[in-house]
Amino acid sequence: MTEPALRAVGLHRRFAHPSGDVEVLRGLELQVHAGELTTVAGRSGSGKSALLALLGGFDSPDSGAVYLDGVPISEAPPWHTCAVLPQALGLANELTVAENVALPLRLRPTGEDIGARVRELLGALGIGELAERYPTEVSFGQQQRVALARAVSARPKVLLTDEPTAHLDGASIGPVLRLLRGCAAEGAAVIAATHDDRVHEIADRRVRLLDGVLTAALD
Ligand SMILES: Nc1ncnc2c1ncn2[C@@H]1O[C@H](COP(=O)(O)OP(=O)(O)OP(=O)(O)O)[C@@H](O)[C@H]1O
Repeated sequence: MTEPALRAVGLHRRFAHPSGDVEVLRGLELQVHAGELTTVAGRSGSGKSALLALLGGFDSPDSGAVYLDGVPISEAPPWHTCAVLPQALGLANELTVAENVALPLRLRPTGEDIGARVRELLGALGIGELAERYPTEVSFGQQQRVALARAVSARPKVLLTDEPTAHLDGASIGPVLRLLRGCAAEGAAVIAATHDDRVHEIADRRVRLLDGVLTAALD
């Protein structure tokens, strides 16, 4: 068996709070292989976002470790190979839609034409006509697609998405699902934390976060 693109071993994460500590992850294990799309279900507050923050290296576990291609991310932060679509989106409001999507490619060029890649992604997501607007000039559902285009533009090896369809209507979801599947088809390890059955339906593997560990999702 090949080394998983992403491996989490024994992850523990507790948040201290005056109103009472929250033990969110309790020895969580996860393996995701290149080319695989895994969805993470779980009730609100179960720890899906906390898990993605650890997998992306934006937070550190109290114990346990995350490995990217076998290398602990604590030793080699995965900024060049791992991309995140956070729930809060985090678009740069001073940049246009196109400039936001181009940003990862300017920071880590892939050798391909940046303008062409940006047009390809915005077109695939049905928001090509918004390229020159600023994030504050488009709807939240459109912002979500811009943030997804930005996450995938530099072809990350690992793509972590938090509720990638949360603000989309029925017509907008199809292109997003196709893009997530397309990233996996290109060899990325893709993880989507979601409440949306339409995302679970296109997954290679579905897991559920329950009581701080992952279990096989009940289909
Ligand atoms: N910085 C923090 N300090 C204290 N508690 C926190 C912190 N961050 C998250 N939590 C708590 O940890 C738990 C998990 O939160 P998390 O955002 O990961 O849940 P989630 O599964 O992503 O929820 P949702 O589906 O609503 O997005 C929640 O009980 C939350 O209140």
